[in-house]
Amino acid sequence: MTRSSWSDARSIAHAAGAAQQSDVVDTLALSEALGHVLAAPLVSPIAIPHYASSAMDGWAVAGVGPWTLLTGGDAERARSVGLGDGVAVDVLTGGLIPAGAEAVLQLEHGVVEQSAGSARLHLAPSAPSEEPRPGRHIRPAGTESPAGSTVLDAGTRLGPVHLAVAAGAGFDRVSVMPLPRVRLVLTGDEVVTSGVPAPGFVRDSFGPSLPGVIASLGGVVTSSVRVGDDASTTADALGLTSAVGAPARQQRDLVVTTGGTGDSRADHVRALLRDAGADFLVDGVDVRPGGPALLARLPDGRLFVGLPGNPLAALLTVLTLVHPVLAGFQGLELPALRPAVLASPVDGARSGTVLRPYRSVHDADSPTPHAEPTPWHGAAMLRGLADADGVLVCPGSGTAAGGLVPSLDLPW
Ligand SMILES: Nc1nc2c(c(=O)[nH]1)N[C@H]1C(S)=C(S)[C@@H](COP(=O)(O)OP(=O)(O)OC[C@H]3O[C@@H](n4cnc5c(N)ncnc54)[C@H](O)[C@@H]3O)O[C@H]1N2
Ligand code: MOO
Repeated sequence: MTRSSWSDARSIAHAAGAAQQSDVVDTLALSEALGHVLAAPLVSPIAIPHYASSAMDGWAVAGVGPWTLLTGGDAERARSVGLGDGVAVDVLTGGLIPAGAEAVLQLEHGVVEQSAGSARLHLAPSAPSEEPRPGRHIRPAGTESPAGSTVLDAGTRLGPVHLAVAAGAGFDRVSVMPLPRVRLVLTGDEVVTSGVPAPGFVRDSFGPSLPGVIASLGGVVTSSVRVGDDASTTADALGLTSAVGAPARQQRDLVVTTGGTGDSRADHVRALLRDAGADFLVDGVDVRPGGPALLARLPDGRLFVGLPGNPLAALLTVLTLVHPVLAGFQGLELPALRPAVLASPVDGARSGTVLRPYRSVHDADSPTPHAEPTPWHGAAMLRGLADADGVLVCPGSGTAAGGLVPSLDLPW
């Protein structure tokens, strides 16, 4: 096994995913599109807003006051043909500004005087003297974007506000990348799924966490199976044997296993893949935790990631290998690193890279937050990651307090 550096492992995983990027797109209703990645830029056919509207409840006015306030049929006619000088009609927030209107006088600043079947609108005594300035409380059409402008870029992962932007531009459906599909195979004789485990047994960390983690990366877990430490059932679960009806393979399929990446009599993942003729793209990573992780292409073309059994090692390996593969499948960039300043030192380790969950801390002497590495960084410990703001990517030689290191945001 020749380990890849952490950064090579990420790049290899991203390139492998990108090479199998889906060449079909789905067209989905907005109500189904949350979490999908836009396959093409969304170009608005209309200006946004698409008509000049009032920002206040009040009166649209033309010329200087006092104004003749039109009501009923006269007001309707003026709204469609336009306002003459010295005329006003009432308007609601968001309402169409009639042609000829120069400003909106808000309700609080006007007084209506009724006399002999006609109405006059005056400035209220309390109104600021400059009211109504030209253009006051009018939102012109196209102030946010002109017609024909790109309101969402290709590659945007659609969050709730993006869906509102698409709706505002008049879209009912959008073209998105199909969701990457993930098959989970969770290994281990000692893993139990309910209750307090007896000594020698452990509660499963991955069944409750990985579907949500995969969803946060834009993927969907299409199947999840548990197998004991048995080579032939593991091979069946991985679809490496003809005994199991092969599910339809797609470019964007990823198989993820947990545990069994070591060399003990209970670990079968590497040997099964080797015997099946899989192409090992990453065979171990020079990182702690997560050293035994692997990435391979199965003989049927599906990509495969083997996560180590230790829970923290496994979830950090999601960041190292699974996130880059799924980003590549969806045509997205490799997740960016950003610099963080350490609040406390991170010790060196016998590996090129040390991954360490951290929390952001604000201290009175510094304008920028510092990263406090979690004390719960054993490969089986999850409470540090559960409360983390991100993960530090430290050199294996160790880093002193105040040192600058790259960091990854958590996708979940
Ligand atoms: N002789 C060596 N032993 C180990 C080495 C090594 O280099 N030489 N590496 C260690 C490292 S680092 C890791 S990480 C683990 C990798 O182990 P495996 O991927 O083979 O995983 P398992 O042996 O199946 O399990 C390891 C550990 O994780 C627990 N586990 C497994 N599944 C779950 C689950 N679903 N939920 C919670 N915990 C789980 C399992 O009980 C073990 O405690 O190997 C080291 N050993
Ligand atoms: O690298 Mo193991 O993955 O430390 O626990």
